[in-house]
Amino acid sequence: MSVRLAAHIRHRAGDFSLDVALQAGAGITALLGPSGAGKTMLLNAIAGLIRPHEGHVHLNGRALFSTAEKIWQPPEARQIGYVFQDAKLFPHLSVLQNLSYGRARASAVPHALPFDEVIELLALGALLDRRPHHLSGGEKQRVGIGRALLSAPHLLLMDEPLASLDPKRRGEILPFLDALHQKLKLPVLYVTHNVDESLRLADRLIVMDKGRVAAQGSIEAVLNEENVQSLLFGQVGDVTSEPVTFLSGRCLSALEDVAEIETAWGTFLIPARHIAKGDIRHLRIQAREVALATRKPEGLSIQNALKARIKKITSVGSGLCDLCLVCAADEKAPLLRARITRRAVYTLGLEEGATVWPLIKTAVLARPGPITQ
Ligand SMILES: Nc1ncnc2c1ncn2[C@@H]1O[C@H](COP(=O)(O)OP(=O)(O)OP(=O)(O)O)[C@@H](O)[C@H]1O
Repeated sequence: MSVRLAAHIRHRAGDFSLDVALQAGAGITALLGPSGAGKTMLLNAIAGLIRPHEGHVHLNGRALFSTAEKIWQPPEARQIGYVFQDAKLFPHLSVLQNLSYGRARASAVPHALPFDEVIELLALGALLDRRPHHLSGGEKQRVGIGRALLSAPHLLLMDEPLASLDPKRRGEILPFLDALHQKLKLPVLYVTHNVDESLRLADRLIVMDKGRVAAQGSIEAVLNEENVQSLLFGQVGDVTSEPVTFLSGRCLSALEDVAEIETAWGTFLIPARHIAKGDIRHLRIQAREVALATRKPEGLSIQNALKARIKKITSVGSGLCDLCLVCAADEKAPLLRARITRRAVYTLGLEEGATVWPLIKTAVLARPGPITQ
């Protein structure tokens, strides 16, 4: 990763303290974390909307803020685009005027995206004469994103841009974000509560908790960490929260409606359209969706059969057990989690160290949507 944004923010507000160091290159870095973790405060500090007590923000090598160097650039001098949860458009201005507002300030900047390109990218052409109160939530968000892009930013901050939208509208706007992802060579910090959204859009993840970074790195590395799963999905080892395995892989071949994805656990067949050879997919496998066989199965509709060794069996109550499985072909692959009944463990004579064949139905690997690189 070639670093574009390097920041260290130390800030206190009331009882809350933020102390976060991060780096980001071009592409989308998703910021995940429980409510109150400090995600918005971090974006506000990078944008210059709050003045941190200590730290620095360097963008493309330029200091925007540094307590050591006594530098403070105001928000309007930072060349940072900010997309808020609600688009915050000027209600008395048309879409065109709202878009032009961001552009006016940046018109002299050589790397500014051409107006027509932004209009096309976000399909805003038919909306230009309308006022914001005649736009749907998704359309408003597209205008908000367009306005941020037209300000010729070197960094795009997006604070839960889809959170105020219902699932249908969210589905409508995601392809636009996909297109942005492919087209722009900008670093984007993207705050979301939605893990599937980050699987679809992000290249890297930063998980925050109580004002600190709990984990950062690739999607597969971060989301398989137990402390991250506890933070995002609830306590691991408890019947009420179910472990998940995340596997990232590249598409080896795409037939009409199934694709082969090569992961550390081997090749998976997944149902997929709109996927091309070379695309990256992140598979999310819920523990209860994994069945186990003690012998290599034959004559099954399930096509994703793998070979594994049982590392650990934990009883989680309500007659259920969680099993941690090591990939037989690659010990460094993420652990695969399976949840089966205690009765099945007993009947099959499963114990730690034993070999099993996990079975995962192709149909459950349908989500989430495609991302392309
Ligand atoms: N001006 C302030 N004075 C005191 N506390 C503040 C102030 N601003 C934010 N906080 C506190 O700082 C913490 C972090 O807030 P922040 O909005 O950054 O969290 P978040 O991770 O974005 O949460 P959410 O996901 O709910 O939007 C919260 O506990 C919040 O109450």
